[in-house]
Amino acid sequence: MAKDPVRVLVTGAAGQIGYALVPMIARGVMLGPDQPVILHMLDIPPAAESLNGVKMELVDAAFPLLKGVVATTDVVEACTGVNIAVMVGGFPRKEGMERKDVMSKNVSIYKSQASALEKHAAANCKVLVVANPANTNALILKEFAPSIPEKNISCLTRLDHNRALGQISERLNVQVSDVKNVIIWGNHSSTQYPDVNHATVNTTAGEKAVRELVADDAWLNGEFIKTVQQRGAAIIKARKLSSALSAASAACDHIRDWVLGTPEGTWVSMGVYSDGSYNVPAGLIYSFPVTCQNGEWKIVQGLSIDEFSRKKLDLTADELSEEKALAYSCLS
Ligand SMILES: NC(=O)C1=CN([C@@H]2O[C@H](COP(=O)(O)OP(=O)(O)OC[C@H]3O[C@@H](n4cnc5c(N)ncnc54)[C@H](O)[C@@H]3O)[C@@H](O)[C@H]2O)C=CC1
Ligand SMILES: O=C([O-])CC(=O)C(=O)O
Repeated sequence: MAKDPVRVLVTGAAGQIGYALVPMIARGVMLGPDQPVILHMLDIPPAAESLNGVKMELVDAAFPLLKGVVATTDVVEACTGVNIAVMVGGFPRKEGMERKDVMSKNVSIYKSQASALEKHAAANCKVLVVANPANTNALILKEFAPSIPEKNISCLTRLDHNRALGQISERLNVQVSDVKNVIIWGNHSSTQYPDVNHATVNTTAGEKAVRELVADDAWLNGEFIKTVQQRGAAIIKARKLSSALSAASAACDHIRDWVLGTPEGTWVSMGVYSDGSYNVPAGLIYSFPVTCQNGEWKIVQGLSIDEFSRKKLDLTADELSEEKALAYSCLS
């Protein structure tokens, strides 16, 4: 029997990530090849005409799984009945800007959209915040939508996770699909900690530790970390626009694994509400290694954290605490 369609909201849908993301969703990349979808696309009035153009293209693409398109500048209409909300709308970072610069522009957007989602989304709606500062926007959304369970609110660090997989695969000249269990800890910013201490590669001789195969701790503790931390800025420098196709693809990976589950023995990175695991302060949206089953994520417990890692986990937590304070000061 055909499944009922799932309603997926994409905010900022007329923007460049939106343009890459909506066709992926309509093709089944996010929720699977047998899951019909209805797309809800929100943008602001200056982008209304462009948004309508995206809607026209979705019609023209004749996606078999796409059962409807709502394109609107009305936040209530956009949020009504949605099962999944991918929050991409906001003011993006331009060349030379730090994420903090875009903070005040974005937290007020997330405060008001929190209320709309809380009132109008379907019960149990899952929320993914992509727009920067992603962790802090997600935290603001959580705080101003108190009736949405905190386990339903997340932010995107899967792009960073995938970037780390990509760097290891290039360095070792192995298939990216054979590399797993890297971790992104903390903030989706240049203080994030890409950690390979538990990562492995599937080889013809079985599973091997990444650290053993790379056999170059100086590279792993230095250039590798920096490359992943700075990758967003490097893309902006090269394209004069921030990452879009990789961000859209990562958003699909994030939701797919959350809804359909992570493969046995594999974890992924998600920005989620900290419960104090790994001595990360509770009450921040922090990226952890998680496994997902039956539509719920769980932080992977019991991983060893050495002294080098501990400092990096704390540094990015400190930045998130500062961002939280700054966000509140922007709102007051
Ligand atoms: N977490 C992650 O891994 C990544 C996050 N990003 C962030 O994603 C966001 C979107 O990036 P792009 O698509 O490149 O930007 P963009 O500027 O091309 O698109 C943003 C869209 O949001 C719309 N928008 C602005 N305010 C809105 C509001 N209140 N409600 C609904 N829509 C609104 C704009 O009109 C625009 O169409 C940026 O904040 C960017 O920094 C980008 C790459 C990776
Ligand atoms: O750096 C940016 O502003 C865009 C972004 O989040 C990324 O590419 O990771």
